[in-house]
Amino acid sequence: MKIAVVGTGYVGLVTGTCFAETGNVVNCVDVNKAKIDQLKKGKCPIYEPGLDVLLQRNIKEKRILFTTDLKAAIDKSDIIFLALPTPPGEDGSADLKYILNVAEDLSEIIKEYKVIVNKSTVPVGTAEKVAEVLGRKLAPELFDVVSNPEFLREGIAVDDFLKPDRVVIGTSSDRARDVMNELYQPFVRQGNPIYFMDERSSEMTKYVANSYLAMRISYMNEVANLCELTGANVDLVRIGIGSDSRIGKRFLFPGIGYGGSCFPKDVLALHHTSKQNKYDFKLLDTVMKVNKNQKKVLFGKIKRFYKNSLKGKKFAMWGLAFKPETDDIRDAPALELINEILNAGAEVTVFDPEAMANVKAIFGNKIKYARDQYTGLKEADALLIVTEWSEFRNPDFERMVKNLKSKVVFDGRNVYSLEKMEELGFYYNSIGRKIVNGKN
Ligand SMILES: NC(=O)C1=CN([C@@H]2O[C@H](COP(=O)(O)OP(=O)(O)OC[C@H]3O[C@@H](n4cnc5c(N)ncnc54)[C@H](O)[C@@H]3O)[C@@H](O)[C@H]2O)C=CC1
Ligand SMILES: O=C(O)[C@H]1O[C@H](OP(=O)(O)OP(=O)(O)OC[C@H]2O[C@@H](n3ccc(=O)[nH]c3=O)[C@H](O)[C@@H]2O)[C@H](O)[C@@H](O)[C@@H]1O
Repeated sequence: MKIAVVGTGYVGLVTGTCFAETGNVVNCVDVNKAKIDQLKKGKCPIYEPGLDVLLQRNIKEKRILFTTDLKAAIDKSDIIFLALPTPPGEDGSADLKYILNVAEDLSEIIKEYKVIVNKSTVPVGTAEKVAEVLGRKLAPELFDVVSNPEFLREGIAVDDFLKPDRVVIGTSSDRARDVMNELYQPFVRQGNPIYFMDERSSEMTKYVANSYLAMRISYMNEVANLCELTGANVDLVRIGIGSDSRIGKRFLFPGIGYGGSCFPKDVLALHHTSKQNKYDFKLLDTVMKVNKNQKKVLFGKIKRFYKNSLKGKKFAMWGLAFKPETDDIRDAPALELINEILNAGAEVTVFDPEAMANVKAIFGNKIKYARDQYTGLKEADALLIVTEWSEFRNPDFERMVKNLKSKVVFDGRNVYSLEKMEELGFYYNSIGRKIVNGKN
């Protein structure tokens, strides 16, 4: 099939590459010329495991092409995917300007029937808005607008896309339904379902999924805080409840608040939709408050340990990305923590396997950047663990002990066992568990 993907960010690039991988010819368009130039040379502008290999293979096979020329891409395609940003506006609602502007451009370009598929996360009613914009210039038989929300996770995006738990498609057109059904067949061969529904329900499904997961994490963060006060161990509680098949094991890990480009903005946008409909969605309100609070938990622990006197202290920070296996730092808890440390007059040397360049673009020389995970430890009063990259899980403990000025670790992701930290003689303060070699 012939596909155009408008927007080559995390979602657009993965979508385009995976559709090319299943034999389609994909023309990817972006307004960012530097990104397109890079992609044309086969260079992947983001760190996403497995993506570069697929990208290069499909470039070689000429199944994926890149351009800044929207018209050229549309003319060569029957299905047009929109993978454009939907950032929060000032009032918290998803800003639809990118989507609606492109819809307007499309209304000038389209000359024969196209299926326009919205992959961005958009509020209920957006498919109708897009159709309304297109319909100002185009006859109704020239297009169908479909909602096809994306559920991939960064860091495991290729796998999530190629083997989705489910595909959700919102359309009221039989013609578009048939096209989408054919397109997705290679991705549902293991019996994972395609759910067809109306556009509004499909758009709602995406927000409800993300907000539910954010709520689950927030619930566990609250549980963790209570465990600390009561002497229970949240990791054991997590295992204890996760084996109940009604609850399930995944997305129960407490930490220092959810981040990333989606959970924060999507909870906010669904909350805004509720407000618009004069519905007081109390749970969402609480989820946002809990997350804001949780992002401060690690710094609170640090402040208490140093009795509010942080001036001149030096910290080493492991992990900057909002989660492992990505270079994405959008709404990452690390950013807030760095700001708090600097505001308190302390210094920080950071290390992350992939996200250093993105952090440098924000903080410049206000902080130090370590060559590897151990060099920053030399002068550090404490080590802070912020992202649970695999390489932090089983480090060279001997080197860690030798390098760290003080044997103090604050762990926002519970990567070490309490026994190990006890054995090594560390003061170890993690989330929802007792403090090792110190008092709760
Ligand atoms: N990042 C993720 O893991 C997921 C994101 N989503 C949703 O997908 C949408 C896109 O998200 P990301 O890919 O993360 O965004 P992104 O910011 O990484 O990528 C968006 C791309 O669109 C391009 N762009 C902006 N205006 C354009 C225009 N007029 N024509 C062509 N290209 C244009 C930008 O230059 C950028 O490359 C959002 O609605 C997001 O909520 C959904 C599932 C997962
Ligand atoms: O709409 C989106 O953009 C995507 O948002 C999330 O994916 P993503 O943000 O890439 O990453 P997650 O793995 O969901 O993690 C989000 C945040 O929650 C935190 N988290 C996750 C799981 C957990 O148990 N505990 C926890 O604190 C992570 O550290 C991270 O900060 C969803 O999981 C995807 O299904 C969705 O497509």
